[in-house]
Amino acid sequence: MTDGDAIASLHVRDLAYRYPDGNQALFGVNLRVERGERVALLGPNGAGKTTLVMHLNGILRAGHGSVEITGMAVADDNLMEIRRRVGIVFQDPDDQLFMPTVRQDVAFGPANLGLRGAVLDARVDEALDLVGMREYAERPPHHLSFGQRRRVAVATVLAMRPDILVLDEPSSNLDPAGRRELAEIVRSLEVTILMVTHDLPYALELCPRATVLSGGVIVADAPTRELLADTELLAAHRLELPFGFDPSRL
Ligand SMILES: Nc1ncnc2c1ncn2[C@@H]1O[C@H](COP(=O)(O)OP(=O)(O)OP(=O)(O)O)[C@@H](O)[C@H]1O
Repeated sequence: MTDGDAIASLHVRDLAYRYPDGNQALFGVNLRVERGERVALLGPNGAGKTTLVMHLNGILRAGHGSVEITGMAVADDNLMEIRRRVGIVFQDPDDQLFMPTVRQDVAFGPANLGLRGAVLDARVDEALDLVGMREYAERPPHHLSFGQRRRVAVATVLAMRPDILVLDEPSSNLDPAGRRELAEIVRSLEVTILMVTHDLPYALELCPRATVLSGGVIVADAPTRELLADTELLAAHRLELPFGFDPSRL
């Protein structure tokens, strides 16, 4: 097999989508992400980022075009496997944590896949180790800090051993230490990552490649450093580096 034939983690082709109320959110999105890549998905409010993400695990179904996850097209008869392959960490960890203990929350997905006993325990420990939360396994999630809950939410998804991890605004509401800790975790993971964010420095820090979705189409796809140095592009799509950000860091 040559490189060109390698199976992409994510392959979106010509994806268009119109909400039932007639509002068209995506107008032919093309995006290919290779295994192990970390890609930032940037774009202004209302650009279609959430709509695109909701197609990756079949919450929304392509009006036109297709989505493939490691070679498998998202379709009605494989949604369980697609949802194992695509782990989405939503912005609010409380959307994902609902069991009495951290361990039970992280075990929930793999138990649904049929894992039991020592195999399940090992899977949970592995996921908690990846996010540095093993010592909190028996604690109720609602007793943890926001940053710790976000790490547990990441663990619930990693416990499924996904092919692609989608992080929706991972740095939101984190203090500087929490931000740095999560960045270290993300960098240590070997999984393919698609990171939806308005936090351009965080994208720069974690994702070598960035794409800009605007008005329902991908308008840029380049090394993050180059993309963020394009002031015209940023201005045209309402993307702003923080005040005082030192451009020589680009
Ligand atoms: N359920 C819905 N019904 C109709 N239109 C919707 C619905 N959800 C989103 N939209 C519209 O689709 C477009 C894309 O929205 P989407 O939420 O995907 O953008 P986004 O890039 O995630 O924005 P943000 O950065 O604000 O989260 C917007 O015009 C939005 O108003």
